[in-house]
Amino acid sequence: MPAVSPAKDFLAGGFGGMCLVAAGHPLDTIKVRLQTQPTPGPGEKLLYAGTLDCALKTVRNEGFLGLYKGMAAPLVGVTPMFAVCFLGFGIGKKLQQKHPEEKLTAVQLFNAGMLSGVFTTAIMTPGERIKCLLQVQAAGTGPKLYNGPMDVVKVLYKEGGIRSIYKGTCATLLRDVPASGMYFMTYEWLKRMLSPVGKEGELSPLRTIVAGGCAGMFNWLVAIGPDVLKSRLQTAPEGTYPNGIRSVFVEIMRTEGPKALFKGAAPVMIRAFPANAACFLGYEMAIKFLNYIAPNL
Ligand SMILES: CC(=O)O[C@H](CC(=O)[O-])C[N+](C)(C)C
Repeated sequence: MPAVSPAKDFLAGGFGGMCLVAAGHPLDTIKVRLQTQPTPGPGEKLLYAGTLDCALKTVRNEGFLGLYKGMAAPLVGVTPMFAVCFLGFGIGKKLQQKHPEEKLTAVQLFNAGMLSGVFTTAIMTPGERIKCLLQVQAAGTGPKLYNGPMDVVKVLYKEGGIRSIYKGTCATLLRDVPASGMYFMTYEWLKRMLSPVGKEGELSPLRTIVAGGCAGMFNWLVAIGPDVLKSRLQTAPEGTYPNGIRSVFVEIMRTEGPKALFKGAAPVMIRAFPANAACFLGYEMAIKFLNYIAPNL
């Protein structure tokens, strides 16, 4: 196992995050719109019949760039978030190693990933709140309340201070702590499995794409249920859910049943592979570049 460098993990992780946003945002827009579309009244039809219908309606009504609405916030938020995410994973690995070259078990990699999930929540929660509110607003199912990411921050701050900006923190932890464990454990495990014999950790770009894409899909297998709860909570008007995520869960079970916890699963899974393949490919390329220009960093 190559020695961990926190500075390189931070920088390369940020670059990986930028690659992930560029590759995955259109499907993220579709996911949030499907997850938060209004429940139809008796005799009414759903606004979006599914992933393809949502994509076609968005392109027809808003143009191709409609799929990229709300991308400024994730780009500004995701870059530092992934920097912290890879840094947290690196620190989590370092904390469990007795010497820098020690190979970690799958459980230890999972633990390091969970620590990374805790680290990222401070950036992830407001980033997701802003992004989801803008994505839902762009769907045109309600009044126009915000003029962009900064305006969302201003309005939320006026409405309820930092507490409102950080609405959904528990839901984000519930989603990202186990999901990040799964994410990094899958990637590192596949990296070992796919490496040529005697050259552990040295992956070709194609194998990095496979390992990164699968890590993204396993991440979302764990994250999809809590993600629905989080999106509902973060986009609901103030006071809708007095007990936070618990109230959302009870309401969903009562009105829609457990199937609703998988809403938006198709676009999530379709996005997960390319977005995370791009992320890990960007990360590995950036690490190689940093090792070349600053071997002692
Ligand atoms: C929920 C989420 O952001 O997942 C990340 C991967 C993705 O598809 O965006 C991974 N991680 C939680 C580790 C940041």
